[in-house]
Amino acid sequence: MEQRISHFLQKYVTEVYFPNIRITDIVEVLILTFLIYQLMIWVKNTKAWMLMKGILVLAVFILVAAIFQMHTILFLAKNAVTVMATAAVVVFQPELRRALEKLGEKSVLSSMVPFDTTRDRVRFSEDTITSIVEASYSMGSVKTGALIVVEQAIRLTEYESTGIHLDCLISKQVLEQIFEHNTPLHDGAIIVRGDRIVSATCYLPLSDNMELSKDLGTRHRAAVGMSEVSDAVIIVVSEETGAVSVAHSGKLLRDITREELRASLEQIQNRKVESGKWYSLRKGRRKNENKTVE
Ligand SMILES: Nc1ncnc2c1ncn2[C@@H]1O[C@H](COP(=O)(O)OP(=O)(O)OP(=O)(O)O)[C@@H](O)[C@H]1O
Repeated sequence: MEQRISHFLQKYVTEVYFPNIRITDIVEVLILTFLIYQLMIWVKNTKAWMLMKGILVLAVFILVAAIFQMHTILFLAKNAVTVMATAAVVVFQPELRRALEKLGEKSVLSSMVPFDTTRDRVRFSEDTITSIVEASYSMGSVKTGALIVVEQAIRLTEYESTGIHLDCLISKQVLEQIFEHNTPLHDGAIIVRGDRIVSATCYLPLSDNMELSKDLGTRHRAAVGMSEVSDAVIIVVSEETGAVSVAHSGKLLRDITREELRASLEQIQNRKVESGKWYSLRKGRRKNENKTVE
């Protein structure tokens, strides 16, 4: 029996090609899997999906041209490739920029850069948290809409300049006053840096995430859009329902409780514990509640 097995192994198994796999190959496969997965999510969530469909149609067209030997079409297609690649970079400039900003945002990278002083500039006081939480729920109770952007490491100067410059210490009363209906500063968003409001009536970029609930209007889309292009935390108070939601990293936690809002602000108060905890808050909500997330 043993002889037969060893004969079998010698005859067949030795002829099978086993590549020499090193640990770096496994790491490489894992990295590529992760990158391709992220790319697929990105394609699905942006207008790149439409472009992909367009490219597929073009590819089929070119294939047909190749089968039937249509030389002029093939010549044009060959020469248009470079132009189309350049056009894609121009069309997707905002998305590519967001993707690169996200990469630079990762805590791993920033911890490797010793001169990255932005990490020390992200704290705000307990009073600021209390003021934001109290004002949000107080405005929610009387259905006053609000949009509050809490800046973190990424400077929001370009969005700040779309609004009216302010330099005002945060308090519940100030926030309520700013978002009061029919007052000059109530429209748009305010930007909070540290313990101060630096700008009001700011215009934020709208998200083009197709997975966002259709019952969300532009205020919520602006909150998600801002969280896609920066590491800021954005608080939205709905004028329609009074519900308080919070956007971060392209995700929207809808209709959160006072405690959850406080917890998410406390997480960014000290950025070192940021990402893991934020994730666990989202996971906890998914498990325990039926409220819509995203
Ligand atoms: N791009 C933007 N940047 C900043 N603020 C915006 C932007 N778009 C809309 N807003 C604010 O949202 C208000 C309109 O909200 P809209 O009713 O469309 O949104 P919503 O998500 O349904 O919110 P709500 O539940 O409060 O009605 C505007 O008056 C403006 O204050």
